[in-house]
Amino acid sequence: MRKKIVAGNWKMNMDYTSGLTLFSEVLNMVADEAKGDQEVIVCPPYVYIHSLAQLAKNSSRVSIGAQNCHQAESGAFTGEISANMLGSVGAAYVILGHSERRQYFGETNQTLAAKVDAALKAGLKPVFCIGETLEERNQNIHFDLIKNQLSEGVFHLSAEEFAKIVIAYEPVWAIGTGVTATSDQAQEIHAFIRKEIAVRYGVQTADNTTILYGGSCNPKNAAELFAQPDIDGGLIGGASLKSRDFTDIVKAFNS
Ligand SMILES: O=C[C@H](O)COP(=O)(O)O
Repeated sequence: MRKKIVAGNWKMNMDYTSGLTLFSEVLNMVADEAKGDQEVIVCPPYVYIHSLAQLAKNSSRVSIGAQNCHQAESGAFTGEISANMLGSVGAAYVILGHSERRQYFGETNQTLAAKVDAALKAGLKPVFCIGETLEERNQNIHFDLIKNQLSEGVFHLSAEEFAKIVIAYEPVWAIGTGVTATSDQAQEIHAFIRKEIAVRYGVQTADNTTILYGGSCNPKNAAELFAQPDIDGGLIGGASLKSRDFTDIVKAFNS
């Protein structure tokens, strides 16, 4: 039985004080709302990870993730943060391959494969993001593109390693735009991703892989998206910055 996850990606938002307030509210609300095997992950900017992880120490439901890491273990990489460092301050997950990293920081599938390896070696679980632009969808090359992102980014992993990762499908055209993929569009791609995982690792691994949807997910559309058979939760941007909206999305599993 695969895990249901709602992950909040704060991106480069919130100052320290408002971040602590938001996170404390989320912790309290999630304690009341999350059910069964659901997990909630909050991914703040690096500099808040330690404090938030301390606050979440006794929560069985809420984990902390980072939004990126460097692929090297340590060394002369001024301004960078390694996966080991993230683990040492309490992160359990790390988002890798977000479209903003691919677009603004030139991250390629090859770099990302190295980051995935580094994260796993440090004991972090990668949330590996894939997804197409509108142009790629209009050209009808989105299935090939997604297949390629998977095969170059994560399909080099052993089955044992792959079992530790979470996939997030985020159509770039839906991120921060207010335009959500319809539940049918999202389900179609999620089913495709699961099929590709089955081809590479077998049906059982595919069935056990959590695949999240991201892109303008909000309290109004979450229940319909999460009701799809291959959508196991969400990677939430804008709506993760308001405690009520975020926990309403967590509740969407139960409605
Ligand atoms: O990581 C989160 C995604 O980029 C979705 O962002 P959004 O919910 O603001 O569209």
